[in-house]
Amino acid sequence: MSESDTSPKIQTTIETGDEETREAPLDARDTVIETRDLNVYYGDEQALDGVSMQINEHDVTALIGPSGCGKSTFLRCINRMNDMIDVCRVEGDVEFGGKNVYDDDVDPVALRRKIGIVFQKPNPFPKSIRENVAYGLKIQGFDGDVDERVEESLKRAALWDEVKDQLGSSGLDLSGGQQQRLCIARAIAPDPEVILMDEPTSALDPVAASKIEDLIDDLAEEYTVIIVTHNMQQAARISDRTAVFLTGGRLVEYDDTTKIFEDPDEQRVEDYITGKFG
Ligand SMILES: Nc1ncnc2c1ncn2[C@@H]1O[C@H](COP(=O)(O)OP(=O)(O)OP(=O)(O)O)[C@@H](O)[C@H]1O
Repeated sequence: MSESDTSPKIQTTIETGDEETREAPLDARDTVIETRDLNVYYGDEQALDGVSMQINEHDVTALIGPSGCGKSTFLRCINRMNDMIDVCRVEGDVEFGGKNVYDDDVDPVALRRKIGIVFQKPNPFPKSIRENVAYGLKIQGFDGDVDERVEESLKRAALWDEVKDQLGSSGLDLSGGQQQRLCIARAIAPDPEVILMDEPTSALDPVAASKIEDLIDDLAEEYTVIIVTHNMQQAARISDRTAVFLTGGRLVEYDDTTKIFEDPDEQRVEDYITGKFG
């Protein structure tokens, strides 16, 4: 959760018998993404079923749920990565800044600069560190100082100090954790508003994973972060809000992370979180 969070809060005293006090966020943050009755099909198979959800600016939002419940599908709808899957059909609205990203006049490539994505397995291009970060800038015809933007992006991705003397070396020569931070720098370079992350730490060792978690916390000061994770502790540690998807592609509960992990409304969610299934 962002330490620089200055959004208004309501101090809510919850009568728990032991005079516990907790903070409940006021829903005063702007909604940056809103889905309405989102249904997604792969051929005849339905992967998302009527998902309506609002995602707040500068929140870290975690998407959790058992394998195959549609988390990645949901993530990929947000920046239209599903367009690349022939059999995939999307119905319903995905609004980004109030505009449906599926409108005919939306350019998916431009959309993906505003909504970047980082995948499970680090996937740098077989190019230099510098070129990996500068890649998206070239495509967008960026006319500013590329070296300055590369440095800034690597700094934001907490990689600069480790690579500043080897910007010409191949991105593939970096360690797994460094490669993932390079991919984050690449996503940051075109100055996005939202960063999608699909299990970004699951292929990394615990130390590298922990660095990425710290980084996500910092990134939320500048960006809105939506992360799919199978790691419940990770969701609890790093997210402000958590969405729980269960089988059938349904969003079952979506709330402040503390509420989801400490006092979910749905028994099914409690069972999932406590490891009774999934
Ligand atoms: N490219 C595809 N073609 C056909 N079916 C797909 C495709 N991608 C996903 N599906 C199906 O859609 C459903 C949801 O998959 P999705 O990957 O979104 O779930 P998930 O919750 O992210 O799973 P996991 O946690 O295992 O990554 C599954 O039944 C899956 O088999």
